[in-house]
Amino acid sequence: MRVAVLGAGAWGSTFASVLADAGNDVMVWGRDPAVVARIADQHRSPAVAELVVPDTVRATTDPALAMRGAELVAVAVPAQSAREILTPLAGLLEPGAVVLSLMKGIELSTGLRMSQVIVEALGVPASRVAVLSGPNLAREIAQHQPTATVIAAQDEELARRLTAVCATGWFRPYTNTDVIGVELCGAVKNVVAIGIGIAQGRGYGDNTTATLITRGLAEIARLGLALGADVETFAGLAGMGDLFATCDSPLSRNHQLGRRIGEGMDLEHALAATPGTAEGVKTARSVVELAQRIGVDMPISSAVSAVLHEGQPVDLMGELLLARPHKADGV
Ligand SMILES: NC(=O)C1=CN([C@@H]2O[C@H](COP(=O)(O)OP(=O)(O)OC[C@H]3O[C@@H](n4cnc5c(N)ncnc54)[C@H](O)[C@@H]3O)[C@@H](O)[C@H]2O)C=CC1
Ligand SMILES: O=C(CO)COP(=O)(O)O
Repeated sequence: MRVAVLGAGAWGSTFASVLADAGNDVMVWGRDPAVVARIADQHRSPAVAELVVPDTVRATTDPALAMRGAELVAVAVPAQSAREILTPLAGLLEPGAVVLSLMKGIELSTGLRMSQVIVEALGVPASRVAVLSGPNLAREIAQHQPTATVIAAQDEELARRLTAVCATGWFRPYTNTDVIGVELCGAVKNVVAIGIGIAQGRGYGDNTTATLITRGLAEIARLGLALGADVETFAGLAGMGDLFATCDSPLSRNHQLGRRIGEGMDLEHALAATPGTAEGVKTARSVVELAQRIGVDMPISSAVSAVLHEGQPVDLMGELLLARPHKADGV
């Protein structure tokens, strides 16, 4: 299949390589000519040192060239820039092309998931938009470590077709029709990963980490169920799987950033010290706004947002979480 990958960062370059290894004709679009040249000419990615980009992958700074003839367009740009990047590209989408979101975030100001932003920005019907999310740290996939993921689409047949497009000997996609649940899991786990980073940077150990992972999953499920997601999604690869992979991993940019905050760095310096996009910083705000709007309690996300954006001290995070009224275990 002819595929365009929009975004030449860590995930765009790595997923483009998976697609090429799976036998597709892949062209990456990136805005930075030096990054594009490194991918196209030297077959390496500045964002992922371990990645060897297959020779067949082409790269360009011209979005029209990347999208010409593309039956599939995979989008891997920062979530908060997606609308601005995609809107001018709407006219370049081939009739009938499918769009696959690789992004994990919720848009500030609208509270929309990335597949919804894609529908609005590219003018493509929701039935032709799919999402991919799961425990997918780019550096491990670049090393061909065995990894599974989830491809979700309203139409199960479309999800099934896309699994065939990106399956390799080390990358195994599963299908799901719960687009809402899969996207919310990917977006909110970044906020939980920051919370765990903060806790670990503050010096807390495994009990705190396990508490935040488990209660983090509970609040993701609470939000998801209120928005129409399927409860089973949260125990799957996109839910529990991605929380496990990311929240406690030194490879996660969100975890790294949280740890720096927990160690006493301010947000500006933590952002500067963390390479690439830590989506959870902005998602913390958008998810809290969304949850407040629909009346869902999200104490971990709220505490992370208060520490990041309202100047609350790191120690207040523990206090905010533990001072809540006692309640039953579960969602
Ligand atoms: N890195 C990873 O392991 C994974 C990342 N993701 C998600 O994929 C998305 C992209 O993440 P990464 O590739 O890791 O981020 P990154 O920061 O490595 O790359 C983002 C790319 O977008 C480009 N970009 C930023 N603003 C732009 C603009 N206005 N116009 C054109 N290009 C622009 C940057 O130059 C960069 O090449 C995020 O939503 C992330 O959560 C999902 C799974 C795994
Ligand atoms: O989403 C990811 C792995 O599934 C990547 O996590 P970070 O964006 O925190 O690096």
